[in-house]
Amino acid sequence: MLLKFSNLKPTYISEIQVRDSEIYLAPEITIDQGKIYLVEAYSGKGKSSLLDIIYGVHELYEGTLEYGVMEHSRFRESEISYVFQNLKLFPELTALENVQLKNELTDHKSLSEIQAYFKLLGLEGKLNQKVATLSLGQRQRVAIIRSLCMPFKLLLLDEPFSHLDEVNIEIISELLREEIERRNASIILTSLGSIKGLEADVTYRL
Ligand SMILES: Nc1ncnc2c1ncn2[C@@H]1O[C@H](COP(=O)(O)OP(=O)(O)OP(=O)(O)O)[C@@H](O)[C@H]1O
Repeated sequence: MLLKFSNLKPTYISEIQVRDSEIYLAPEITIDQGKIYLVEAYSGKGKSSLLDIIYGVHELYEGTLEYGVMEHSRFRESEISYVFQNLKLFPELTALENVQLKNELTDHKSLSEIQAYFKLLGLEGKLNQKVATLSLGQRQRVAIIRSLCMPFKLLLLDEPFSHLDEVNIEIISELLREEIERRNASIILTSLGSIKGLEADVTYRL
């Protein structure tokens, strides 16, 4: 078990708003290793809030969270990688520099491994281009590559495919599957609806 939560809900969302949720206020949800979890919900239902709570960036929630055998702050710092909905890339840096900033902290991937990710995701000509001049779908792919260039046991992806086509989604989905199998990790991914091209192990309506 990587993560378990019980009776979880952001304090600023009412019980009535989550009465049909399969996650919020559920007696127990367990996140196991080696699986892809898809969390579907309409806009404003609390997807980003859920990932933020799990990541530990805000305390405005009720219920309990248990992080496997590891204490929360250490787990978050060393074991959670997070692709935020707004990506949090540095626009004035190149795509490669954005990835390397994170990668250099952990010395996780070699330059040739990073180049291979760019090639696989159709970005081989974009390594040295400033992020400010990339399309949104290209930025999403850079942020996904960056998230893979650090060690993790849990990868949080907040609407990561909102500007990607089915072919790219299939390629990334296969890559994510390989990554979690190799790392014995898990993924929690949010979306406004079902995603063509992605194979999730478990799907929840938020
Ligand atoms: N810190 C906060 N304080 C008060 N209300 C908040 C806070 N953060 C989010 N909310 C509210 O909680 C609700 C859920 O927000 P959240 O960003 O989690 O939704 P979401 O499902 O990710 O939405 P979207 O799909 O549009 O990105 C919204 O009504 C939002 O205004």
